[in-house]
Parts: sequence; C-alpha cells; structure tokens
Amino acid sequence: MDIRYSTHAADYPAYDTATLRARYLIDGVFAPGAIRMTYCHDDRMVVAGLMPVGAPLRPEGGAMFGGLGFFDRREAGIFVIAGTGRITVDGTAYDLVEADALYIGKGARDVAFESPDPADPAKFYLVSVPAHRACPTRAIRKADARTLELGTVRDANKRQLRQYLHPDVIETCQLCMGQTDLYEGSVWNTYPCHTHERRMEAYLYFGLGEDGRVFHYMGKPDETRHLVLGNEQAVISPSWSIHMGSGTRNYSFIWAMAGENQEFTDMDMVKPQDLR
Ligand SMILES: O=C[C@H](O)[C@@H](O)CC(=O)C(=O)O
Ligand SMILES: [Zn+2]
Repeated sequence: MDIRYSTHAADYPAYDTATLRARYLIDGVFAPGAIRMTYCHDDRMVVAGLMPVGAPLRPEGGAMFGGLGFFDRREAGIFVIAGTGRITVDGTAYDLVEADALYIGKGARDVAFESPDPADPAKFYLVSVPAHRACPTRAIRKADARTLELGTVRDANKRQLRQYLHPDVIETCQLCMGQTDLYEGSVWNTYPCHTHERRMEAYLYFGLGEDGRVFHYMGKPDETRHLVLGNEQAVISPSWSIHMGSGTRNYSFIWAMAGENQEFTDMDMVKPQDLR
C-alpha cells in the first residue's frame, strides 16, 4: 500500500520535480496479476489498478482498514480501461467491456475481479472512498452515462465527458466519477480550469500511447506547477489545486471526486487572465 498524506497549499511551491511527483503522481497503476493500491489521505480516497491474469483478484481490507473487509465501510467505482472483465459481487457476475463501469456499495463481502479471456486481460481502475450507508451495486454502461459534448476544435479541447457515478445516473454516498475522451486533434482538458474547495479529485490518464505525454497543471491558480504524465499514470489533486492538462496528442482520462458534496457544477472557475 502506497500512502500519501495530505499536503498544505503553502508547501508545494517549494517542492522540486521529484518531490512534486512523490506527493501527487501515481505510477505503476497496473501490473499483470496484481492489485496496486494507493491510500490518499485527502478524503481517504483509495486509487487502485487491478489486472487479473489467471487467478481472480480480491481487494483485501486488513490492517490498513482497521481489520475490516475492504467494502465494510467503503463504496467504489470501477472502470474497465482495456480488455474485457468480469466482477462478481456476492454471487452476481457483471460482464464489462471497455468504457463500462460498476458501482459497488458498502457492505459487499466477496468481490472478485477476473479476465475471462486470457488473451485480452482486463485493466480495472478502481476508486474507493468511505461510505456511511449501502447504496445498490449497479453496472453503468457507456450508453447509460450522462454525456456532455464540450470544447471546440478551435480551442483544441473538443471532448466527450461522461458522468457515470453522478446523482442523475445512480445513487452513491459521496463518490462522483466519469470518463472524458478527447477527440483526435484536441489536447486540452478542463480548460478554462477550476478548483472545488469542497472536493478533492484524482485523474487517471490513458490512451496516450507509449510516447504521448500529458503536461498536467496543478497548484493554486496564481502559482501553478506541472507534472509530466505518461500513459496510465494517475495524479492526485487536493481541493485547493487546479487540475488541467495538455497532451502531445489526444487521450482519455477518468476523473473521480469525493468530499463535502456531489454538486458537479460547484466549481470555482478560474479566469484565464488570473493564471500564473
Ligand atoms: O470537476 C470535474 C473534473 O475536473 C472533470 O470532470 C473535468 C473534465 O473531465 C473535463 O473538463 O474534461
Ligand atoms: Zn474538477
């Protein structure tokens, strides 16, 4: 378990590149046959990659969770970013293809992740946060998501944003999650940018190819820093930080938020002329 404590907004301007990356970047999200977990103390969000090859994978609770089962006091959203996958929750199997998602509510006991086709192993991206009550476990297919078309070719930010774990789609305790795909020729995400003091957020970038990179911007709007991210790397955005990026090509990312509210539009928009 990789543990990330919260950082104060006054501290990050002094970080060098290596420290910025150690605090906010999550590398090695997917490894064949393994569960890779990062426990982030910002809103106690767990970010994990599961890539079953052969035997099914089961997220464990254990010492890090006070001896509880993983889902005893948590909910999770899981997206398939590659391959085809099956998740079995207490005897019910959900078969998922790329861009499908599953929400698992608090109280699930036996959760197994599998790749039914060994030639096409699934990459499951999981984000989990504490939950105070049980909401129903449900699959959300790509077509079920609330879809928004954003941006323009002129601004190189034409993209499709799909809200899967969102109050208009399914009920969750605090997790909001979705996927944004940039169209070919567009490279900017989340511009004009924003903060949301009431929620933290994590992004997983993928579909970048081997050499593609995203220059991800973070920090207070008047004191920005950047992290260079490669394919299938994630980044933590504390509530005080902007989170936007520009890629060397188009790409996709999964965003996940947790905190005080689930109002997607509760954002403090930053005027471009105020960025530094
Ligand atoms: O708070 C919301 C998140 O930052 C993302 O949903 C933004 C995003 O996917 C986009 O603009 O493409
Ligand atoms: Zn945001």
